[in-house]
Parts: sequence; C-alpha cells; structure tokens
Amino acid sequence: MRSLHDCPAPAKLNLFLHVVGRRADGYHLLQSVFQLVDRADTLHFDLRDDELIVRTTEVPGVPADQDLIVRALRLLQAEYARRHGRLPPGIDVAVEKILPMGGGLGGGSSDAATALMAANRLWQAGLSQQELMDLGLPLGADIPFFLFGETAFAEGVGERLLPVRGPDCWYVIIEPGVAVPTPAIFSAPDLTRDTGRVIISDFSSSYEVSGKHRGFGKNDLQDVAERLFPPVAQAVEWLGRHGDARMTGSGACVFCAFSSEREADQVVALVPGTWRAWKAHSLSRHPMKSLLQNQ
Ligand SMILES: C[C@@](CO)(OP(=O)(O)O)[C@H](O)COP(=O)(O)OP(=O)(O)OC[C@H]1O[C@@H](n2ccc(N)nc2=O)[C@H](O)[C@@H]1O
Ligand SMILES: Nc1ncnc2c1ncn2[C@@H]1O[C@H](COP(=O)(O)OP(=O)(O)O)[C@@H](O)[C@H]1O
Repeated sequence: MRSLHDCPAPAKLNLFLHVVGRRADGYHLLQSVFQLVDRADTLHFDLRDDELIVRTTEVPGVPADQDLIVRALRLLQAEYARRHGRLPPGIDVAVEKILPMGGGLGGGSSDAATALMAANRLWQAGLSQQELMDLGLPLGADIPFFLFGETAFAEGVGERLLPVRGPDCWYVIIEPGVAVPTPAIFSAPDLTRDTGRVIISDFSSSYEVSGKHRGFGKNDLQDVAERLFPPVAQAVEWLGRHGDARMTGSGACVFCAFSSEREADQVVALVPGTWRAWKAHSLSRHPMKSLLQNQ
C-alpha cells in the first residue's frame, strides 16, 4: 500500500474540564471527559521515493516545520529507524483544514494523531496504540486521546485515559472568531486550580439521572477565557439561552447539546451572522479505526 487518502481528523469537545492541581514542572493536572464529534479535517498521505516528510498544502500561520503533522511523522520515522536500522520512505501529506485553530477542538492534535495512525500502517511500523500514544504526548497533551479513539475520562495532563459512555446527541458549536492561546489561560493568576477530584461514576450517573441537556461539572478555564476574550463570554451568553452552553478546552469554541438534529438546526439558523456556527453529532469511535481495519 502506497497511499491513504480521505483520512478524517475529528474534533473533540471537553464535556467538562476541571483543574485539580499542578505538577512540579508547572503543568496543570486535569480531569475531563473528551468526546469526539463528526466534524473533521481531512488528510491524504502518499509514500515518496525519498525520505522526506513534505506537507503539500498551505496552512495559514503554521510553517510546515512547526506543523504537528510533520513533527509527528518525523518522530515516528525516527522511531522506525531506531527499531529497523533504516529510515522508511518519506511521505507527502495534504491537509484540508476546516477546524479552527486555537478553538479548543484539538484540531492540530487530531491531525497529528491521524498522521501517526496512517503512517504506522503505511510503513508497517508495528507500534501498538499505547506506543503511539507515548510517542505523541510530548507534542501535545490531546494527542493520546485521539489515538485512544473513544469517549474518555482523562486525568493527569490528559494522558491517563479510561473509556466512558458519553451522550448520543447533537451539538451546536459556535466559533466566536478569536484564537485563544492555551498558555495565556493556564498562566492567569486568577485561574482556579483546586477543584475537588471526581470519580468516573460521578460523571456517568449524572448523565443517567439528568439526561443530555445538563452537563456535568464545569470548565474551570472558562472564567479566565471569558475575561481575556470577551467574544467567548458573548457566545456563552447567547448559546446559554438555548441550553447548558459551555466552552471546550482552553477555548474559544462554545457548545451546547441537543437531543435532536432538528433542534440543533433551529439553533444554528438563529446564530448571529458575526459568528460561524455548525452542528455535529457525537462519535463514540474514531473513524480511522474502521478505515484502517478495512484496508
Ligand atoms: C486545554 C486542553 C484540554 O484538552 O486542550 P486545548 O484547549 O488545547 O484543546 C489541553 O490540555 C491543552 O494541552 P496542550 O495541547 O498540550 O497545550 P499546549 O498548547 O501545548 O500548552 C501550552 C502551555 O499551556 C500550559 N499547560 C498546558 C496543559 C496543561 N495541562 N497544563 C499547562 O499548564 C503549559 O505552560 C504549556 O506549555
Ligand atoms: N496541523 C495543525 N493544525 C492546527 N494547528 C496547528 C497544527 N500544527 C500546529 N499547530 C499549532 O497549534 C496551535 C493550536 O491549534 P489547535 O490544536 O487546532 O487548537 P486547540 O489546541 O485550541 O484545540 C495552533 O495555533 C497552531 O499554531
């Protein structure tokens, strides 16, 4: 096999996100539930006759050498060389980006995870899911989740993952039109860093009792993001008129769950024209898993 085309890199939502402490190196310890949704960037991979990793499409504001896709492929290429004593062939990678950057949807991390899954197959590198997760973690804390590939209760900085049943619902997602830099949120003096720990059944039972519309817990990063980026606060306020609206990740995107596609369509149609908004369905499994099984 020399090519893998039309590989999806789906977005994630953090259904809640609690900051429960801090590591000695300053990184924050989190608890969160990560949920995949069916809106995705699309990547295409072709083996080359040399050993170069080449991104063949432009991504505004992201030079190829800094792109998480390129960095992830180079890491896996080096790991392959360590194991097999020779470099595998290079790869041309094309990316169709539709997920906003700095949106809290994990687009860059998802692109990198999809690249690792595709290249592991194209090169027949043979890394296990856990080995790919370990390889990806230093590039971004969300990468292990996308490789894990199912709704997950996450701890640590997001690398300790357990499967959990998530809601089967439609989301309306608003892009407030700002890119939120993650470091600005985590370094804010007024960030709450001591939320009490929860256990996985606190989350699961809250869904069973209260249905899909009231989310569990909160996003501890949201108050800081709303203060620093007023469009986030405006989007939360607007979407909050239709349900339990909250921010995903470190922002800026804001989401709200609905039980039917019709309700989601109705709300999307009402969103003020200054914001981009779309609906997405919850995904219980990463689509790359089926795609790779069928190759
Ligand atoms: C907040 C989350 C939740 O899913 O997602 P996004 O909003 O990025 O999607 C992630 O944990 C984002 O993790 P990650 O993707 O590694 O963040 P980066 O942009 O690399 O981190 C930038 C900086 O934020 C701080 N940081 C990040 C993660 C963390 N758990 N504690 C931190 O203190 C560190 O100073 C780090 O250098
Ligand atoms: N392939 C990529 N797609 C998006 N962003 C990337 C990519 N590679 C590197 N980045 C960098 O990662 C940053 C965070 O992007 P992204 O993961 O999409 O947002 P978030 O972490 O808020 O969910 C971007 O601002 C960009 O500088």
